[in-house]
Amino acid sequence: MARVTISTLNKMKAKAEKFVCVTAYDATFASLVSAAGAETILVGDSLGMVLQGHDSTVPVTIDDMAYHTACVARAQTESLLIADMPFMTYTTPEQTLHNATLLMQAGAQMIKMEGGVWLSESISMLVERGIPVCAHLGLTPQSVNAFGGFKVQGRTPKEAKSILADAVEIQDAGASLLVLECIPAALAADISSKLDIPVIGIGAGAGTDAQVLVLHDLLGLSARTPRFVRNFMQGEDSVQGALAAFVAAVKSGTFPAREHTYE
Ligand SMILES: Nc1nc(=O)c2c([nH]1)NC[C@@H]1CN(c3ccc(C(=O)N[C@@H](CCC(=O)O)C(=O)O)cc3)CN21
Ligand SMILES: CC(C)C(=O)C(=O)O
Ligand SMILES: [Mg+2]
Repeated sequence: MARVTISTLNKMKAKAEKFVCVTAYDATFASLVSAAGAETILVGDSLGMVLQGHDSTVPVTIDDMAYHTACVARAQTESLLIADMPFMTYTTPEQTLHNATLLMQAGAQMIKMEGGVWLSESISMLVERGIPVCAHLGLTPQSVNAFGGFKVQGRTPKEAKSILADAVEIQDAGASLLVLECIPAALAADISSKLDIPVIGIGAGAGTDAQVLVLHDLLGLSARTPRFVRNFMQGEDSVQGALAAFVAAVKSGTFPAREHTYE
């Protein structure tokens, strides 16, 4: 795989070729994920749950994210490296600029933030200064306490309309990518077709331009997993085999299937 850039992903969207994202939090797994052919790697704040044992992503700090981003960056892969901005580290444009800089200096090539319209000013400020942005809409896990649990979003016409409006707004503000999490497949497909920027789905059906899963989930290591997870170790005898199976399933369109999708 040649070095992946935003332009690689835009070209793949134009050709309707699915691309792949997997989370990684250290150098060893980052190398394996990239060698399996994942175009993008996400240092997700899900590390608060799968590495640190918290029951949400809320306790994760910018220092935690910078540490794991630096670990992943040392793998020097050809995948595009995206890092999550953790809870409450991007409440104003100035605070966002400061904290995004820490993750870029740790080795990220793009930062991800949860939110829509309210992020516009911060997104344009980052993008104008050279920091590419991925936005994240739908079930935004940092808002778990506001949602009252990890619940599917966008099921009412009003919610669906608001997620679409947020998506258009963050694209206009200059975001390069969008993650849609746990929304009905039809809504995710509609948003993906209306946007020019590539859309990465998780629990958002097969109609997005790409798929992402948490590493530990696809390796069958998580005790309880949501509906959208498939254990790719099944039928494989190595981590490398499972990662290759995930990449192949996304690219061929066999994952996600109906059973992994919300209506
Ligand atoms: N290991 C792990 N995997 C993830 O996908 C993940 C994390 N951690 N941490 C951050 C968030 C939290 N996520 C979650 C967690 C639980 C559900 C869940 O249980 N969903 C219900 C849907 C309930 C409904 O219908 O509203 C399900 O049964 O699938 C979904 C997303 C996704 N992210
Ligand atoms: C599940 C993905 C999209 C994420 O934000 C994370 O791993 O933190
Ligand atoms: Mg996250």
